Amino acid sequence: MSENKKETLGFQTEVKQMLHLMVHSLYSNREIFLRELVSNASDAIDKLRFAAIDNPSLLADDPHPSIRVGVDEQKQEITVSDDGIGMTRAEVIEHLGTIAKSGTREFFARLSGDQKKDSQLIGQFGVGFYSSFIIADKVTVITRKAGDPADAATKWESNGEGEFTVENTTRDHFGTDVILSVKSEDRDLVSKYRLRTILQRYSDHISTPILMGKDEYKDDKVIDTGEWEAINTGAALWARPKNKITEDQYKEFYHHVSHDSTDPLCWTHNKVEGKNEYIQLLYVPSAAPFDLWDRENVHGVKLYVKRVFIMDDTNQLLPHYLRFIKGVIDSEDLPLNVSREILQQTRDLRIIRDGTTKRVLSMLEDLAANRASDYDKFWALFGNVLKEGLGEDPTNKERIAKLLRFVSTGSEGKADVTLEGYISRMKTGQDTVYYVIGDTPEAAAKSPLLELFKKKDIEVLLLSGPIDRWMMQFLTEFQGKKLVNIAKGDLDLGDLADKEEKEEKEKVQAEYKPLVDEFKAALGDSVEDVRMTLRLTDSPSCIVTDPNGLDPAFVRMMKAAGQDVPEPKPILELNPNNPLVSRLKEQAAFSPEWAKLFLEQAQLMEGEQLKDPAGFINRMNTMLMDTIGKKSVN
Ligand SMILES: Nc1ncnc2c1ncn2[C@@H]1O[C@H](COP(=O)(O)OP(=O)(O)OP(=O)(O)O)[C@@H](O)[C@H]1O
Repeated sequence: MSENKKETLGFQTEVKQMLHLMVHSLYSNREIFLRELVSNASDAIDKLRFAAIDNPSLLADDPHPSIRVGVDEQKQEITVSDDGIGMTRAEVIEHLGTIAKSGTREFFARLSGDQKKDSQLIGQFGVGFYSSFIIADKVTVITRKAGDPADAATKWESNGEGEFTVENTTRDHFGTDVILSVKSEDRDLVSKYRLRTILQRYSDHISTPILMGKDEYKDDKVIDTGEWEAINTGAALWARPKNKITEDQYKEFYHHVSHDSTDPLCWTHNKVEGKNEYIQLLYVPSAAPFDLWDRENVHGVKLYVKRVFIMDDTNQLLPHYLRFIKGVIDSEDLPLNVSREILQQTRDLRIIRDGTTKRVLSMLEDLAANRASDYDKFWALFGNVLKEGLGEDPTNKERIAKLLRFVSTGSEGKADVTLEGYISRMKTGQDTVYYVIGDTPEAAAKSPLLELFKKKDIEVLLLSGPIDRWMMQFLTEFQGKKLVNIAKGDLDLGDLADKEEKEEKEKVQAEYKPLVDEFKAALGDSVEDVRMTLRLTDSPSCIVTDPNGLDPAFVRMMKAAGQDVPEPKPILELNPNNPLVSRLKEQAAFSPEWAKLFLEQAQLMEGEQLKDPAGFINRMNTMLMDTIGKKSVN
């Protein structure tokens, strides 16, 4: 098809659904269309400024690009124009006919039917432009890509009902006009006064001037002077002095950079001076973004150099474990005219990255120290991401460890225990932080390994899941205290074990040696060792692992992921105070089947899958039969 012809094309199915949603569920939020269009216009100007670094002629015609919001009361139209990068015909079709972002599926999966919640999803999923159809029954876009000739502009038009048209047109300057033909029921919005109020509320932080037609009052009449006047400050918000920025402006700016319409949990705004000068304005969101676990494409911290937008790639500006942070970094020293690839390797960028990491950690420390309930919210949303830092960022490990929150045997299920708090509560003679890891929080809380600790009233941290397992490989010490997994190795309570206990342990080992030998012979290769333990008070047996070996749950995880890892053998420990165990010793009624049952029980308690579940059931049933008596059954 010739590029000049008018084409009628259908919207992608998701766009149709989106448009339907916009119009029907977001009506109560109809003012958002203006914020979205101005935000797109501002992004387009940022992109033009960036392109002009390599090709200054792009800004030669108009060195001070602006955004203009016009109102035509007669035609009932609102127009948002910008002198930005513009779009080619192909780009118009791609950007305004489909939803290119991978988040679309999640968007639809997350729709709740609750208007307020659903409207918050809009900006987050990059569907801003389509919000025009909330108030417009026809939208026309006239756009010319920077660098293209005047007659290579494109006109896009749609009534938002399934199809759109594209055709060739002309436009004097580079940039884009979005013209909304406003629905009859929304005509109250076709008013300079209304639009000005909305823009002042939502868009004052935009660093490009937003212009509107200037009115004058003459003889009690409003006269359009035909001139434009700026209605926003027009200076980048982050470059303004802190005391000139209101809380609401900080929040609005957050909505702009993050595309999240909920308010941030906290923020930090600083000018770093010295050899490297830069400004940081960084926010912690109060809602988790849908792509929190996508480690590759992380957006939300934008890099500017002397107010010129360079890139939106959080991975370059912060370590992965802080990928939830949103905001802006604006450097005075980074070179403007180098490619992004070279920029990523400069030492100055690494210095900024290190400084920004430290600043974020300070912000979190401050939140934890002064706003505990907000820190709890933060922890629930991003705690598992922050834990990655223990492995990823050895320099800041101690600071990250202080920010961790745990559930413990003393915290009644609440994740509010800090390592410092634990250490301050340690018993006299205790020099170790004890923890247990279960596959689930319930398994951890019910682990038989906790029995002795409960009896002695020693606090144990309760960890669970693969992230905790991974994290604890790196967190072996904190403030000079060792962190010990109570499922690893022979339990040595050090000074916490009294003399009698030590003697008792030796006595038990000797007394039970024949039984232990029988267990060893019965279990053969399936265990590393069998021994007696005093760590249990109720359960007959438990399994622990070699302190130097791989964690069994970790091995299970690796296997599930298709890795061939040798399975570590468990160490079976028996409790002499359990009547089953003590009777076995006394009655010499030992059978190898008993040994297998003890091992299987302990494995089940750990949440492990049995290798031979049918064998386990047979053993149980045979023993039940023996108890009931075969004769009576027959
Ligand atoms: N005024 C404009 N100038 C140039 N390109 C634009 C303009 N408005 C929209 N676009 C293009 O259309 C795309 C889609 O815009 P839309 O508002 O739907 O989502 P988005 O802005 O990409 O999403 P997000 O707001 O999450 O970044 C933009 O990414 C941009 O490429």
